[in-house]
Amino acid sequence: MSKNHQKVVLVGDGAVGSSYAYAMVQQGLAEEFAIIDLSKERTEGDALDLEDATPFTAPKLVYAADYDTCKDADLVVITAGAPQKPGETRLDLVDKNMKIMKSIIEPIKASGFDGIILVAANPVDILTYAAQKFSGFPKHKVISSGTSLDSARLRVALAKKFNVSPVDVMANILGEHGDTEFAAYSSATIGGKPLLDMAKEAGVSMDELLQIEDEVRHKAYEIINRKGATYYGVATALMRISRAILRDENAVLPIAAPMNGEYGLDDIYIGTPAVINAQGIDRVIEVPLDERETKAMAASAKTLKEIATAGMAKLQG
Ligand SMILES: NC(=O)C1=CN([C@@H]2O[C@H](COP(=O)(O)OP(=O)(O)OC[C@H]3O[C@@H](n4cnc5c(N)ncnc54)[C@H](O)[C@@H]3O)[C@@H](O)[C@H]2O)C=CC1
Ligand SMILES: CC(=O)C(=O)O
Repeated sequence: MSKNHQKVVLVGDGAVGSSYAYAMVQQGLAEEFAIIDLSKERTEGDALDLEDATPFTAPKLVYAADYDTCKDADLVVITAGAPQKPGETRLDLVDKNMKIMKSIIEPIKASGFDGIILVAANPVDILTYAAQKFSGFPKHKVISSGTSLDSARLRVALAKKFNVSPVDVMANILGEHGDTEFAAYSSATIGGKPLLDMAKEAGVSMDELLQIEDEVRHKAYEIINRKGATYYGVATALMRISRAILRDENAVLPIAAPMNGEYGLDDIYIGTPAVINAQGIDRVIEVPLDERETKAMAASAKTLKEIATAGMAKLQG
């Protein structure tokens, strides 16, 4: 994909989608950016607004479009779907958003699209699994934002605790992007030093680290209770993943990837670090897990599998 002209299509121009579009314009990524939504008026308005930012950033063609525009796109990013209302979990959205995903994948496929799909709509691990099944596209070309946002939240929280920059915290949330996710503390480092050693020296107990994990797990609810939705964090995570794809970076990012025996799992998308480049997921990095983390990964996978199987069966039946 190292060509001079790159094209991204956004499907879903709501709070997350429009924030992502803005982040892509700010970063000067992709020369062409097309926007699709049920509301054509909104996409037209957003395209007109976003093009006014391009003289300050980088030249870019931004426009409202229909699905046939996907045919020569490098990347399609799907943020269309219902968001959680206060009190709802991500898994509560599965039936409604799986139907929406099916209705989106069909015209994308019909356009002849041959690029990478990046899914953010929730429940994101399950919708990515469904998008791959509905499309039949190679698994490595259907990517999920997975635990990218959650891992960013963990890095922010640990940075505050240990008084360092979040940029220098290497720590991942793995598993579901949702209530069964967990922090992989046993492999986390700050400046190359194991986080658990650093915690010991600083007098930070495992209970305190588990409290941080819990706050990260619930941060979306805290934001939704205050402002109705979360969008800046995920939009920036999506921009980062898009950059890894468009610039063929081989970047190691926490996303949700299709399992092929890693962590003892198969036929499921779940949060793990992976190498991302122009081909999509180049390979999964299977992180060594301690006993607590191994159990948490198995429990998370079980939940995702049950809900995905029930959701797919309902849609087919
Ligand atoms: N993966 C992550 O880390 C995160 C995921 N999300 C998820 O992203 C999704 C979008 O959230 P928001 O932007 O806040 O919602 P929103 O309601 O602001 O926007 C959703 C957009 O999707 C569009 N849409 C719905 N059905 C469509 C269809 N069939 N075709 C085209 N467009 C369609 C709507 O018209 C609307 O513009 C939700 O599922 C939410 O839970 C939100 C935050 C973080
Ligand atoms: C809404 C959501 O999935 C999040 O902010 O994590």
